[in-house]
Amino acid sequence: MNERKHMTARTRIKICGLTRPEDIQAVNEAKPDFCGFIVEFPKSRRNVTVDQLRKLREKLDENILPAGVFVNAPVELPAQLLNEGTIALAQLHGQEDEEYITRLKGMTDQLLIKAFSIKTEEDVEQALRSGADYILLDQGAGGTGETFDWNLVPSIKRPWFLAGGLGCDNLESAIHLLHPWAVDLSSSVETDGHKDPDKILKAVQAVRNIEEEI
Ligand SMILES: O=C(O)c1ccccc1NCC(=O)[C@H](O)[C@H](O)COP(=O)(O)O
Repeated sequence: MNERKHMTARTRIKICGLTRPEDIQAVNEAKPDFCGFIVEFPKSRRNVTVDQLRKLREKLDENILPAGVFVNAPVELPAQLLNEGTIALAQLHGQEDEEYITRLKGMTDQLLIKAFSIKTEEDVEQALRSGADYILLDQGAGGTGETFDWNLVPSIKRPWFLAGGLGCDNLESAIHLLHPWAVDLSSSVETDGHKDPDKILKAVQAVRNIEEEI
């Protein structure tokens, strides 16, 4: 009998924009693969200072990898937080260029994610050329809760994060259509501007229940 073997992969999930001890408790219960903190960027309502980040991180489950999200920060800031172990990954969400990435890579062995705002095919091509370990395709400046035009996404052969307006209502179609290595959520798991433990749990469980054929 000619039996077709199906291989499946598990899509990773990151919950971004944590600010409070109760948010840490919520992710410790839901167990996403990654969580994210917006670091020293006061323009964001999700901003945390370095001191707040260090305190929050102390209570984080060791199986959840913390990412610091930076917007055009002095390169020394992500380097220090990576090297002291406060964060496991730095997510660069501003206009950091290849020179910045090369400099940061020279200062740390830890992993880098470069976020790109996707409006055109050229934006995707630029992302694919990035020297970062992971690329993250997003709608706009970050944390907007809006999707971008998924028709712009080609088949991507490197590990990448899909972000922008993802939630329980579109996670399954996004994963089956685009096959991201990881999905990244913030706005859809909030209520009244704060992270909502039930919504976080539902989103993580939704992703865990989606079997991705490879
Ligand atoms: O969340 C912010 O306020 C923010 C500010 C500046 C840079 C990045 C920011 N957020 C990043 C993320 O939350 C995620 O990587 C992603 O954009 C998901 O956002 P959402 O569309 O809200 O799910």
